Amino acid sequence: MDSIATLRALSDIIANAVTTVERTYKDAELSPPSLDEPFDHHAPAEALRRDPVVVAAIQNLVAAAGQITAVMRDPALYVLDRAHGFQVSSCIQAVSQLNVAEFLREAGPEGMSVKEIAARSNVDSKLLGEASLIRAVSLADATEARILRLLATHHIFREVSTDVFANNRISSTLDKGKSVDELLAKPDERLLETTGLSALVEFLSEEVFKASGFMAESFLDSSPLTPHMRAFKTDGNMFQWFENPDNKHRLMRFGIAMKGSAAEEPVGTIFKDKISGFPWQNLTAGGVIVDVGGGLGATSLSIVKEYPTFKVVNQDRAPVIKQSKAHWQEFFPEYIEAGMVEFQPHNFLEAQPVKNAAAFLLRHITHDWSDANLVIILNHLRAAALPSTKLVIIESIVAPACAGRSAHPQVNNIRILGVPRKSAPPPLLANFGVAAAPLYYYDLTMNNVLGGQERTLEGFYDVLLQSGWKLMEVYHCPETDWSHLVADPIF
Ligand SMILES: C[S@@+](CC[C@H](N)C(=O)[O-])C[C@H]1O[C@@H](n2cnc3c(N)ncnc32)[C@H](O)[C@@H]1O
Repeated sequence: MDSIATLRALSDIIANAVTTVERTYKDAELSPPSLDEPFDHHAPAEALRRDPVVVAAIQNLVAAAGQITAVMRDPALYVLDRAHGFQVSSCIQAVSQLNVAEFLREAGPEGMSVKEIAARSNVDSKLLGEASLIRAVSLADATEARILRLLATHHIFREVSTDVFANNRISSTLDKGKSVDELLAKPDERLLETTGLSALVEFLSEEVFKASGFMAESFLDSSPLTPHMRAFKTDGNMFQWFENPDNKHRLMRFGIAMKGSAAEEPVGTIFKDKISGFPWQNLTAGGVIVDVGGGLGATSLSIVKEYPTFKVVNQDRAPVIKQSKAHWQEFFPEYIEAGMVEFQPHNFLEAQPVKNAAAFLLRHITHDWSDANLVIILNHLRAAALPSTKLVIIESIVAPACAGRSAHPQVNNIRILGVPRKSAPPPLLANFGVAAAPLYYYDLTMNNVLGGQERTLEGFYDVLLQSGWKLMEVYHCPETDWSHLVADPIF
């Protein structure tokens, strides 16, 4: 395709997507949510945005807008813009820690001056050390204005008038839902009982951001230290590092952040419908399902709620199981009393104690580990498996940016079920380009904090085969990038 034809095709994709959005909202007598208004999860206009027709139109729109920018922009400016992306991360970290979205929620659409936020938020000494208060306030609010202005320039916050900012639809998602007074009075508890999105944002823009600064260095030398080990000068992996008493706050933040990732895809969607995901109903009633590395047990909870005859064993590292058990004792004691859930401290790098599992479930576990370590984990599960045991992995599957069939000798024989994954129409990149970027970010996030990785279908097939499991089928779940990969033990 010549360059003007490419440009025209991309602009047509954008125009068609806008027409689809316009028509769908008009039919529903609604308008799409405004960027200038705070996000309202319960608004009918937001619900309509989750309609599959609108989702598909937005996916095309985002992919084409990203690609048209790449096509048209000065290439050096484009690459410098990308190289500067870390500034956006560090500003997001700062505004989350300073509770700016909450200040601005309380200020309403008129907004609040940065001078006022700085004066109320006690950031001065943190930003400026021993500087005097008067000087600190003036420098702090100057810094804060610059932070907010960079974000407003990226459509996160709105500069209402010079140095006065208000929340918009995007910045309001950083709102932890508590009053500013409460957040300032109990700073150590500010993330507790929140949706987890802020905790996730802070984890990404702090631990992951710092670790990522060491990615090239660790890739270029042959030492086995992960970027995270280099950044935080530690010998243990991130989970071991979290157990250091100095990292109590970080461990708590990570736990809440995992809840935030569940907000991206509620765990209950593993049962969203009984066709697009693994058919749990086909497992023998009364069977034991082991939630391997189950964390707080959110997935275990979904299972026992949906299938009360199954028994769930929630396994994780001892400190996590302690938290998980306390959490269930407080919020879901009825399941413990009914014997539907058991809490088992277990290191999955060692022999698996449950020998009669109907299924081993690994949700968001495999991407934490390199192939070498994952083979150890899966080998232990294989050694404990019965011929009827199913291995169910819930992860995203990385696709190449180009179109075409896999050259892997076995992968084309795997049964692909659930909601078919579309390839983008040309001239878009086959994987929808920047519209699909989060998965590729997570791939490197896993590498940088744990030495892990997201995997292609070929990658899953090979690592499973090396561990005594045969990948049989894949269910692509609706409304999410995640898939259920189902493997049988090889006997
Ligand atoms: C990304 S979280 C996923 C948690 C849960 N499966 C979910 O989907 O919400 C990874 C989990 O693996 C656990 N984990 C890490 N290393 C472990 C080990 N050696 N043995 C058992 N669990 C481990 C962590 O404590 C954490 O709960």
